[in-house]
Amino acid sequence: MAATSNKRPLPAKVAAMRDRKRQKLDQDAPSPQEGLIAAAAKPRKVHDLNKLAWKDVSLPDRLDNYEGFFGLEEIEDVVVTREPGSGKVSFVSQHAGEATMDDLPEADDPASVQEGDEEWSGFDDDDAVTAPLTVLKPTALAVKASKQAKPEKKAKAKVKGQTDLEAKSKGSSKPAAVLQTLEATADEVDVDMSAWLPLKLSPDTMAALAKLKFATPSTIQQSAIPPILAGHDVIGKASTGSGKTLAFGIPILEHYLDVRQLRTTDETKAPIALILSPTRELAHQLNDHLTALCSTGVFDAPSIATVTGGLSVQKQQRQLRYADIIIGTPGRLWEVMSAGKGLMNSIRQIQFLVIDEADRLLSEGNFKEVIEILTMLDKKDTDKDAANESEEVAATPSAVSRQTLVFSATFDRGLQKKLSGKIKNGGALSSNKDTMEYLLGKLNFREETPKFIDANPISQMASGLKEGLIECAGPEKDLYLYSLLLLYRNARTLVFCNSISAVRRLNPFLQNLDLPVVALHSGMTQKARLRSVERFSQKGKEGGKTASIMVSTDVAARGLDIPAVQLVIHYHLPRAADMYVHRSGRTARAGQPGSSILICGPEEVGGVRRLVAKVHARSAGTDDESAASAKKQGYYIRTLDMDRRIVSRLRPRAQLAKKLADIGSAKEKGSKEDDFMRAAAEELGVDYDSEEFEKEAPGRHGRGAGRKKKEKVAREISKGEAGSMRAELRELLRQRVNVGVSEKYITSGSVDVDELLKQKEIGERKTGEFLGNAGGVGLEDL
Ligand SMILES: Nc1ncnc2c1ncn2[C@@H]1O[C@H](COP(=O)(O)OP(=O)(O)OP(=O)(O)O)[C@@H](O)[C@H]1O
Repeated sequence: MAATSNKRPLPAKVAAMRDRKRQKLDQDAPSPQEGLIAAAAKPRKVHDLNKLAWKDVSLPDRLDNYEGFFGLEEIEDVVVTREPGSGKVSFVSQHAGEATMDDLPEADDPASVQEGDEEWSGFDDDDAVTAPLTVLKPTALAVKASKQAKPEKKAKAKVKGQTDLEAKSKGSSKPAAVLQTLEATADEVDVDMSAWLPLKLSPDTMAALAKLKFATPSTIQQSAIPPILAGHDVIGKASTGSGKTLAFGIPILEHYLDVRQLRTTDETKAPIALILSPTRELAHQLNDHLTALCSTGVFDAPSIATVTGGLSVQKQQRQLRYADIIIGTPGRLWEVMSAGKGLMNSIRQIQFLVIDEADRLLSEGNFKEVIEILTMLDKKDTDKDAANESEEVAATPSAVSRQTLVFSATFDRGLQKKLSGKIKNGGALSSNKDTMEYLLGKLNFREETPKFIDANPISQMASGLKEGLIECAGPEKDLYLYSLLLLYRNARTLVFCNSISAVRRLNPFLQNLDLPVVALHSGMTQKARLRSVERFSQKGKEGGKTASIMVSTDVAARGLDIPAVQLVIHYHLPRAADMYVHRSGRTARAGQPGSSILICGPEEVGGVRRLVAKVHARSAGTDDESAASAKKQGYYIRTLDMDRRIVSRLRPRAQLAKKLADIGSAKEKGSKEDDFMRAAAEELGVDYDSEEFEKEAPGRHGRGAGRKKKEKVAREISKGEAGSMRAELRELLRQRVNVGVSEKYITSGSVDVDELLKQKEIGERKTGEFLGNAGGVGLEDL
């Protein structure tokens, strides 16, 4: 590929400035004759700065007006020296003895330079400067280091397989480039990259992967990257945490690296890829993953714009204009695209459309916006403005040149079969499955039959995952949750609930019990959501508060890659088998071990067993025969027996903590309702008395009356009473929980319960005995 510079032509004013700068450097130069004598006497050339073969340097096009920076030029094999004492600066070629008249100053040209005679006030260092120098000035003057002067780079470690790489890497017509890139990488990493060689990736991508220490491609990466690089549409299925993001991220990067030099004008600067994500958190995480791959310093990173709700529309529109890769949630993306004039035409030119977590993205609340985005992508370029564009969505799609990549850990089996026939179903959408089929028809694949890659036909559950369930009375779920969290207090744990209100209730309950917990649900502000994820992933500011427990709705079930989550607890049962897969998939990622425990009421156990068996049977075989045999064998999730004596000793704490949490939320709710009523009364010009209103309000015996009554009682508890409850709870948290057999105790204070339970005094038990056979879910070493 021919390399072209993306440098803008210098405005006349700036070019003149540059010349003046060079003239300044040339002031006090000797006469041409003196110059000729000097050139002949010494084997080094004397240069007229303006006559040197300055080369343009590419600048990232995304800078607004280059932020006052008009361009760079560079020159090689010229060293700047400064004489000690006199401080005189010289520009000296490293090539000796080739002086020609061209190298000499012209008689009438003031812009001339003579070796050793230039004083440059810019230097204030007394030592002679013979080291390479790069000058980056707004006046477009740059002197690049000569290769000879570069300090020798000594590889401390070796990227193994680099010799092979030199020979085999894609497009490595310049083996030296491969070695150079890898040598640079070798300074920092010691990774055998040979497992990646069959994928024939570019040296830059290989070096970036080496820096991330990703020595081996995952199964989905191994099987999906080659067909994507070959230009096929791909539908990829692989278990949770198996590296799907880079399965599409690496081919996008490869494309970017191929075309980046050609992306010089606004037309060629259209984004390369659009990645749709169902949740904000996942969108930001996709950004983090791709940024990690692209910002290893091996090459100029592409610009990635993430467009999600909760952040400024204007800012996101600005980012979109310069983005090489766009990641977004459908709702906000559609909003930003429709408002930004010209954005749609630019986004239509994408080379890759990625639908991540496809079954969720295509079948839940995002439906309308996804359809609008897809229809917009298929429309022919238009100069019409945004308002007109949104009216055009019903038009016939044009043929597409982009590749469509669809990824998820779960796909409906029937759908998988039909996909090979590329169904187009425009009929009534009676279920999620129908909706998904319809949308897959809408995706307008480039090829008649997209490649379907199933990287985990044997199991959609991660291989390192252990599963179990705990049975308890419905109203005791809080107590059992607390007991589990206390037992595994060293484990990073994600607790899933089915509703926002449950998250809102459990969060203060666990906080009251001194557990390090954060909440996550879609009712929180975007800032608070990001802060929770940061605190839970321990990525917050240095020294900032971290939390090892996150209580969340299913907003965290999909795609979130939080490092080292060891335990997933289903406080509420997942509503569907797929959700069980995705929730449980937040642990045991990238080949790590992890555990998933369901807390069930007695009436839920049967349903749970069926649900889990269904997941395992479904994943056990791609063909009907193996699925049937898996069903026959059956999968029986084990029940973990907790030591109920210990659990019951934790009950008083849990009860108090719950009461305090209820009081807090009732008061908060009450004051919100009160504010609302007061405002409404004010608007109507009537007096508002909350007690009178309560008495007269109808429906006090209807639905929710019991809850309302409880809330009222909780609201009426005085500050003093709540204070003494807190004191009592504090005291309980300090106390030992006598297990009867020994004097050991459980506490949520400074004593490490796990350590205690590991000790033999507790009836000669080992870790996990607290939970009966809970040791079997793989948390023994925590
Ligand atoms: N080749 C690799 N070697 C080692 N780690 C990898 C490799 N590829 C990806 N990873 C890491 O594995 C983790 C899981 O990857 P990713 O989030 O892409 O999984 P996923 O398949 O998309 O999961 P989910 O279905 O839950 O969205 C990430 O932390 C990622 O950095």
